[in-house]
Formats: sequence, C-alpha cells, structure tokens
Amino acid sequence: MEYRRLVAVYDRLDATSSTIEKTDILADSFADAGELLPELTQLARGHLFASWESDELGVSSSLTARAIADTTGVDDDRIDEWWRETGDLGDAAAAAVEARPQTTLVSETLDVRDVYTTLRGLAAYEGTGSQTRRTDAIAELLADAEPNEARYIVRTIVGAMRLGVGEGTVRDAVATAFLDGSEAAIRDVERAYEVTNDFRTVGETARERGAAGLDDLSVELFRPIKAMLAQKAETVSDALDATERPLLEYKYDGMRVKIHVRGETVRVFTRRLEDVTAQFPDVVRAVDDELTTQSAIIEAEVVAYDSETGDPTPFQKLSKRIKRTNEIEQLAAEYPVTVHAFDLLYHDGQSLIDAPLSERLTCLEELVGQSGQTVVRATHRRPTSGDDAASFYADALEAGQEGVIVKNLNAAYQPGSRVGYMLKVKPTMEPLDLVVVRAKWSEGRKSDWLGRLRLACWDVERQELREVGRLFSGLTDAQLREITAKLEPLIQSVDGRTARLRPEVVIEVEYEEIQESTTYDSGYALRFPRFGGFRDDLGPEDADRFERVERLYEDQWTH
Ligand SMILES: Nc1ncnc2c1ncn2[C@@H]1O[C@H](COP(=O)(O)OP(=O)(O)OP(=O)(O)O)[C@@H](O)[C@H]1O
Repeated sequence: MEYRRLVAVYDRLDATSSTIEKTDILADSFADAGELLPELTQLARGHLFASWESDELGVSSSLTARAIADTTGVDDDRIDEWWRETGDLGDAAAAAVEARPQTTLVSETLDVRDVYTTLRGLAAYEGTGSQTRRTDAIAELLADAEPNEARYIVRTIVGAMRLGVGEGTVRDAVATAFLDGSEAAIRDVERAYEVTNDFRTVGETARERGAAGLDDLSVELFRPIKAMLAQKAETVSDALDATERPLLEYKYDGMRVKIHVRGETVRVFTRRLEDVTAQFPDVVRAVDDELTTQSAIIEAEVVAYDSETGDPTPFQKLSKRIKRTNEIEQLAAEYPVTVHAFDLLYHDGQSLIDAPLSERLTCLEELVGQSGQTVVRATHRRPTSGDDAASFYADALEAGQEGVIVKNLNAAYQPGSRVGYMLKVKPTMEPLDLVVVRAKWSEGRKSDWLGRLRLACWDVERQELREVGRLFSGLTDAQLREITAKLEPLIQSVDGRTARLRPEVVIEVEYEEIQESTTYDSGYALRFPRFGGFRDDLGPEDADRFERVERLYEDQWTH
C-alpha cells in the first residue's frame, strides 16, 4: 500500500473533530488494509511499537530537524523558525520539502511497509555513529516524500500525531470493521486488548475469527498485562460497606510488578509494562530460590526497606533502581527489597484472571509458602468486625505503610480497569500525578535550568491534556538539575523562554486546594503546588484524569 493512501486517511482524520466520524474513517481503512492490518492498527495512533515492546526510537526532535535540513537543503534556521511558528516539526518538514530546490532525480513512491520498517529499524542502531546512521535513514526516507508525507513521517518520529485518535477510537474501529460495532462487540475488543495489550493481535483475530476468536485470547506468559486499578474510599468502613466479601491488605508504597516465571526464566514487568528484569537481579534470584512453580504470573508490590531501621523507604528511592543500567548489584545491596505478593494471574498453563480472588489467593499462598525471605505474601486479614478492620488499618500505618486496600474475594481480575474490585484507603488528601507539558528557563543564577513547569491532567473524553497549574517554587538546585536533564530531550518547540515539551514526564504534585481559574484550559488551578517527586513508573496516559480534578474540586467543600 502506498504511504500516500495512509496520508489521505490521516488528512481525513484531521479534518473532523467527531469521534464517530474518526471511528468510521479508521474502520474503513482497517477493512481495506489486507495484510497491512497489523501495521495500520499501530500507525493509526502514530505508534511503531506495542506499549510493552521495550524499544524506543532513540531519535530526538533536533536530530530529526537535522535530517530535514540534510535532505531538503533548507537552512537549519529556517526550519527552526517554521518549527517555532507552528509548534509542529511535522509542519516544518512539510514546508521544507515544499521549498526544496527541484532535483532531477526521480524519487521512489513511498510504501507504508517501507516507512514502518525503516522507522522501527531506527531503534536498532547502537553504539558509535548510531546517531548519524539514524539521521541518514530519516533523510533518505524524506528524500522520497511529498510535503504531506513528510509531515506525518516526522510526526510519527517525534510521537505527536495530533489526530485525536486514542486507544478507544482504534478499539471502536476494530469492532466496527470486523464485528457489528455494537456495545457488546466493543466490549469484546476491549477485553481482548486488555489481556494482550496489542492491537496487531486483536485486529487480526477479530478479522479472521470474529468475537469467538477474541474470546479465546488470554493472558500469556511473557506478554505483559495491564494492572487492575483501585478506586478510592474515604474510610475503611465505607470500603467495607461497598465490598461483598472483603479482604484487607496492607497498601504498600512501592513499585507494582508482574513477575512472569517459566522454569528458570523469570521476567519482571512494571505497571507501565516495561521490562525491568535486568534492574532487579535480586528479585529474579529470590523468585528462583523461593518459589515452587512450573509457570506463573505473580503480581506484587516491591518495597525497599532501610537496612538499619527496617522502615519502608519512600518510593522515590526505589525508583532510582528502575532506570539504572550500571552498578545494578551495588544499588540492589543499597536498597534491598521485599516482594509483597498479592495476586496470581496465571498458573501452570492456565489463566486465572476469570477466577475469583479467593481461588487465586489460595493458589498464590501455596506457591509463596511461609518460609520466603524476599518473596512474601502481602499482609492481609479477613476482618471479623468493623473494629477489627480499623485496627488492621492502624497496624498498616504503624508499620510505615500507606494504608490498606480492601478487596472483594468474589471478584475476577479486570486488567486496566478501575472497576471497584479493590478500594484503597489512605489518610491524606491525595496528591495528583500530572504531566509536564511546558517549562520555562529560570531567571538569573539558575538561567540554564528549566523550572516553572506547566502541568496537565488527561481528559479522557476529549483525548487531550488540559493544564491545571504551574509549579514554580520550592525546587532545590538538585531537583532543578534533574528536571532539566529529563525535560531537555523532550523539547518540541521554543517560544521566548518557554519550551513546549513532548508530554512524557509525570510528577507527583501536592497542593493545598483546587481553585477555579481562567488561566488554564482545564478551568482549574492548584493552590500552593509542591513537587512530590517523579513518577517514572507512570506514562502520560496514566496521569490523573480531568474528571478526578473536578471531583476533588467539588469534594473539598463537602469534607
Ligand atoms: N496489597 C496491594 N494490593 C494491590 N495493590 C497494592 C497493594 N499494595 C500496594 N498497592 C499499590 O496500590 C496501587 C493502587 O492504587 P491505584 O491503582 O489507584 O494506583 P495509583 O494511581 O498509583 O494510586 P496510588 O498513587 O494511590 O498508588 C497499585 O497500583 C499498587 O501499586
């Protein structure tokens, strides 16, 4: 399929703001995609990898800008200017291709598969000279591109398609293209996506085998599964009232993981589906030594404890281990962890996600046993009364943990959903996890550092980020330095001293109050926001929802 046909689809998606129309446009293109369907289910959102594939393109916006200059012969400064004016490097690429001096070379027609393979290939370059090879590969692709093709190639590279196509649109389009598009069909596709996290598999299965085929898709070892999320309850007794058959567990403030085991092979995935096996050799060893199983997927909270006091250390310390590529064993010794196992999703060849929690836990307790040193069952209690539950909650806080989670022993596991099968109870007003979307270079002595962060929450309905305030004080020099290092590679455009960023960095923000505001496009602003740490374990799509900000705003008057 020629790339220009996909570009025509992108243009049609761009031309409408109606989600229903976007769904229909995509559904038509999926139905016509033939053998390119897997690629199209990803390219529809400008993705090149499934969310759990560990590859990243490794291409910054400035490197892409260089490739555009190389291939078109247009001056760097002009490209920068266009980029600044529109805030979109894709538009700058289109303008540069348009302005390219005519060459006598006959260019090739671009094919979807070539674009897809070349761009995916960028991730594979390693070592010295890899940046130059990446620039060359992009330049070569753009040499054959029409202006509009260049626009979307570049947007795909920098990860900003701006087409308003989210996971939900792709899901509905698959349900419309290959099933009957009904609510039931959408639920079938949704469930299949939750267990596979891969629209390539879901799209092909829906087309080849319909709803029955989707139903057969299940949890597989070494293919990460989304986490089931908790809802919040104000008090333990509210949580008990709302739960059919309650079990209380400590709520640990650590890193949520799913550990996949088959024989001697162990892999550890975070909640963002990243593979962190290499960073946690101590966890792998403990699983090897302490568990008795052929195959399993165990869910657990990994917590680092202070070796002197025995107290749990804040998550921020443990998170240092997540991104580490060197001195891993040293860091493991410095921050020794305990793995608090709390669920079992797969065991000896069988998915358990549809089984009730009571059954999953019986099985988990057999696996984990009593004698584990590092892998232990999360502390839990089946409460006999409200007072009993309250004293368990007090114990959890006394032990330095965050609170409790109240779970329903009759409930199945719902990957990726906040369905109310577990309710969290914590004592404080909860901080918000927000995405940094813009930043401003500081003044005076600190003028090399990006501070003054504009923060945004995620609006599910509109499929966009909406700003809720800015964080501009109370940051230490060390924090400013770290923030700058994280944000600089994400700069998409610069206006005066303000940089617009690719929305990737999520931070925890504490605040006193939420106010109405006309300054930010969410209509709200945080009062006295404070930096509570990086949430490296969350992606922009995991940021707090606009709906939650609204609810917190309303709730603060009723408590
Ligand atoms: N015993 C436990 N069972 C389930 N989850 C637990 C347990 N102990 C700690 N957790 C953690 O609590 C989180 C549940 O809260 P939620 O799903 O809302 O995640 P969150 O948005 O990160 O919330 P929070 O910021 O409160 O951790 C889980 O993601 C998990 O990491």
